[in-house]
Amino acid sequence: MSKKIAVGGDHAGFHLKEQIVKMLEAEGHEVKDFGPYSTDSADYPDFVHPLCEAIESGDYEFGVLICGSGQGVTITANKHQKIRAALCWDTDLAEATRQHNNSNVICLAARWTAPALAESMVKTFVATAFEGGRHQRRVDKISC
Ligand SMILES: O=C(CO)[C@H](O)[C@H](O)[C@H](O)COP(=O)(O)O
Repeated sequence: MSKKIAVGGDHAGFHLKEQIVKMLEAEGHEVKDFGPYSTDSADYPDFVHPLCEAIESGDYEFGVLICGSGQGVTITANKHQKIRAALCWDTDLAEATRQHNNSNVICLAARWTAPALAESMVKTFVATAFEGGRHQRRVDKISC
């Protein structure tokens, strides 16, 4: 099923982001690229905050954030009350964070992740449903 997906990051994630955008579009999803649009040095918060605000407002269901280590984008995204961003390095983790945490943003480390694995993680993330039940109770307790 087609989803509305926001993609962004920083210069270190640029090439992988380009690949992920193409893959998601080929899969039939509606994708917005929040940038950056080149490998020129950039500051990830400048792209992460607008992307997260667009998800919080309901314009996009999921986000994909990519920087060098994935750490900066994850830390920044999780400052937003309605964002549950998960740094993933394995397809099973991408599945589990959807099932258990109802994560709405997947974060990737471009400098430590093979492109094929990144594609597999993102495909799994957007295709996996939240399980609810006991996990909903825990997700409800995250906000402080
Ligand atoms: O935010 C990060 C680290 O937490 C990302 O990995 C950045 O992409 C990285 O810090 C960028 O580093 P650079 O030396 O400026 O390319």
